[in-house]
Amino acid sequence: MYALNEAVANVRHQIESHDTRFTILVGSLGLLFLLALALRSSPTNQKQAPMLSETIPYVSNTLQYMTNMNTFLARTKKALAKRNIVGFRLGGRPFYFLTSPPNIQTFFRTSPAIGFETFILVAITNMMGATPKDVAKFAHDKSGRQPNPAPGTAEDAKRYWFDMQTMMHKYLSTTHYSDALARTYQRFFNRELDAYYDSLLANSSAKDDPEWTEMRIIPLLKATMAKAAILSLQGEYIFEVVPDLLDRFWDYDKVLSTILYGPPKWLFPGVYAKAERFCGATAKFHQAAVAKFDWEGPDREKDWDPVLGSRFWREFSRWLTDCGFTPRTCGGFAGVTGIVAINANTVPVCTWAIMEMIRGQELLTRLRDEIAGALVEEDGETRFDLQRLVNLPLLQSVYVEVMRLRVSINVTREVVQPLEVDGYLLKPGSVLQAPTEISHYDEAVWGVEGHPAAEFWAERHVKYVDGVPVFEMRGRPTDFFPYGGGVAICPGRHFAKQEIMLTIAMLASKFEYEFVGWVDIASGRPSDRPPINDPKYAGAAGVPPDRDMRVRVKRLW
Ligand code: HEM
Repeated sequence: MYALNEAVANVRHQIESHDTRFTILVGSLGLLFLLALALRSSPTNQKQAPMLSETIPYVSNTLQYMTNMNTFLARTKKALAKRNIVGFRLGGRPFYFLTSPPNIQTFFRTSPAIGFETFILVAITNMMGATPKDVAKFAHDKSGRQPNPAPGTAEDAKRYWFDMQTMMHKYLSTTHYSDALARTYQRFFNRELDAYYDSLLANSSAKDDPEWTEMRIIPLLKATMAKAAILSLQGEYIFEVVPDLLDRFWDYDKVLSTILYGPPKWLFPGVYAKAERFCGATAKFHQAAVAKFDWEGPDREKDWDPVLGSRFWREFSRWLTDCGFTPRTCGGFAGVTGIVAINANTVPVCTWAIMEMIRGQELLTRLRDEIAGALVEEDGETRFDLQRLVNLPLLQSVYVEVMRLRVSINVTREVVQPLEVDGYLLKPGSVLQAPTEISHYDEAVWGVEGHPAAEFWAERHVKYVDGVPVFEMRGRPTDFFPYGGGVAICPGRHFAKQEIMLTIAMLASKFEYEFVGWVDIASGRPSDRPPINDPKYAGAAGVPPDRDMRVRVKRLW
């Protein structure tokens, strides 16, 4: 009884303190109990996978999963120390967390027993706010993502999943187009950095040394990196149509993990208002840009144009329009498949990389030395040779370390036919999740004496052959999957890697830094400790630091 009273008091506290994910759960509790009863009354003689313990059956794990993923992951980490699969029920539905190379291989395998469309539908519905009629178009397409439509589906029916996948693969994942995106990003990022630094200098009150100014790392990257990435993917015109786009996006980013659950609108008007402020604006952009672009003109096949940006965005926008989706649905795609996909992970990951580099001045010096070999002067411009840059051993090692430690995504699949995993037969309707945070922090895989897996160590993936540094990732691909895997693997992964390396390289070589101190983000006051992963982002995306860094900075070129 005490436990129940405590739980009720906790519920009240969470609601009063506006913990949104907690409140979603409260709205679902009635349904949950009904489902729990139904599950209890359906006996099974199947060998059950081990289940995560819980204080209040069918309730506690669900509560914790939805309100405190950080603690939930810490508990499952312990359970998975002795086994490679652990189950729990969420809203009555069986969920399984998987780890170990064989299980991860099964998870990413192309198999008729495993699907992933359900979860993309959830994102299209809740995060993008697509209209129900448009969501139904995707939901009714059962033809799959393979070139041949799945057996039993009409040959001539519109293939939404396959078309989308083909377009993403062709215009994002192939070398020509990811290189083109990276080249454009480099140009815009350099321009945005110059503009940011110039405006800091112009507003600086410290005139004793006119070349030095002070700044914080998080706002720097949220402004310059995000703007350069959007300009590269979607062009310049979007900022004409929506001048305060960045502000709308970062405001929406804060509620992403809440809106993903589709909480009741009447309980969460603020969350939906932020989503509408963002996706409503991107809908306006989509309509205006598709109308403005000259579809018969010379820009149609260019790698970049000012109105619709990259070739990917041009083709994708045309496809969305040709599918007859409403402007609001198209705006949801422009916001989420475009701006969220391109920024929500890369910006926090780079924020960590830059902080590690500045706080370890020796690392900064070594990176600068290495990166110097990839700097070229061309037509009076300083730029990086991409091919050379992405092969630098220390830079690659830093990239893998920040991705390993700062990407926390529960990659998700659904069992659609009975599936054997780790000796257990899982029923259709079960949800499988591979949390990166468990595999990426596995001490047995990543740990080295003096450098535990949980610690950033720039050299973890560098080995020396006859004194020459060579990049060699310590873990296997089944231990490291920040981009997911298999047929649904992130189509933006090649560009993301180039973008992250370019950002680190540009900031390492372009400025001189002096560390000033850590900053408490909420109050803006000095903090007495360095950052840790912000627990609010666990399991959902790139995890930003929970403290900012203040530095003095001087431009070198
Ligand atoms: C550090 C950066 C990034 C990380 C960690 C990341 C991670 C992921 C993950 C885990 C998935 C799901 C894969 C699966 O289910 O197996 C995904 C999907 C996706 N990503 Fe990324 N991503 C990143 C950057 C990007 C960028 C830069 C773009 C665009 C240029 C992008 C576009 C997408 C798209 C469009 C999908 C959905 C694909 C589909 O529906 O099949 N991502 N990403």
